[in-house]
Amino acid sequence: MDEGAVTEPQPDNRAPAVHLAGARLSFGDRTLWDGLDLDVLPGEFIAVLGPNGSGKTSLLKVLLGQLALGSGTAEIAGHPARAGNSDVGYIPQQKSIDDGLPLRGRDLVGLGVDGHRWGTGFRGRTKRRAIVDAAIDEVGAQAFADAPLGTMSGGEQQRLRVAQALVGNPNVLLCDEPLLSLDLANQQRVSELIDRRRRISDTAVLFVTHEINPILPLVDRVLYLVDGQFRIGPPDEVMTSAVLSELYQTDVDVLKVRGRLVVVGTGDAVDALGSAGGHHHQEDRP
Ligand SMILES: Nc1ncnc2c1ncn2[C@@H]1O[C@H](COP(=O)(O)OP(=O)(O)OP(=O)(O)O)[C@@H](O)[C@H]1O
Repeated sequence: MDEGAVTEPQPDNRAPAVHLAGARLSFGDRTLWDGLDLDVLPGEFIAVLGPNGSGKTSLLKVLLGQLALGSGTAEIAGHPARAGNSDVGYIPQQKSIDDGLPLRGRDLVGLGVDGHRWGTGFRGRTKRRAIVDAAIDEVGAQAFADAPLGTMSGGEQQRLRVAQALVGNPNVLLCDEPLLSLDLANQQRVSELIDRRRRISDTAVLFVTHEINPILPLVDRVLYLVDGQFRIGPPDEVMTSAVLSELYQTDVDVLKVRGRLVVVGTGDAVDALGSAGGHHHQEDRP
């Protein structure tokens, strides 16, 4: 038997789902981040953390082709990031949907289907409807999918947004604080949906959040952005007192309490941290 073949770990030769090289984003003379190198593998789950204004949403917008880099490269599945890319699913930051809007849940999910792929004839429409139904089933939204979005609870709307983002079977899923304003049961439900999909379909996930604890068991690596500085690595390597103190340029303690990470700063640092490191419990938030 060839022992080498058994004991040697196999290198992962798959092309990255997301490739950022030497990436810089600036607004005027303010640089949000520079020299950002990040390859996200298919199926990898990346948590993007950092205080308000550190450029987390802007990073997603670069990958969505809505913002151009000042320098460097941003690619999705080997191609330059561009708007309208069906390789990318997006769960935007939750805004409550206007009560008067007549759009039904099913219509929102349908917006995520790439119409060109199925055509507009009867067979195309039937196929499209089956795909939308399957996506609605996956998030357990059958009971309310035909109601107008404006009449739904925040958790129900959010499940349909997840369905919309996943219905096109994207290679990359970009999530902007998808658990915000959800109760614990719905936080868990939405996290599980995203996790299941990336395991089944090898979807790469970039998950912007101020609260790492609800997703900590799912996270492969953290990208932590603070005031132009950043660190990338497994949670155990990034979420440490030494690394966060260096990033925030002040004393920060990271404690592990019953499996949760508690980040404690001093003075202004506490305000600057917000709940970035998870020192507020999600259930305490208004
Ligand atoms: N199009 C733009 N033009 C100029 N400045 C912008 C633009 N978009 C974002 N900014 C600025 O860039 C900074 C980063 O914004 P971004 O929304 O990426 O931060 P964030 O880390 O997602 O913050 P939050 O946690 O508050 O959502 C902010 O100071 C914002 O005002």
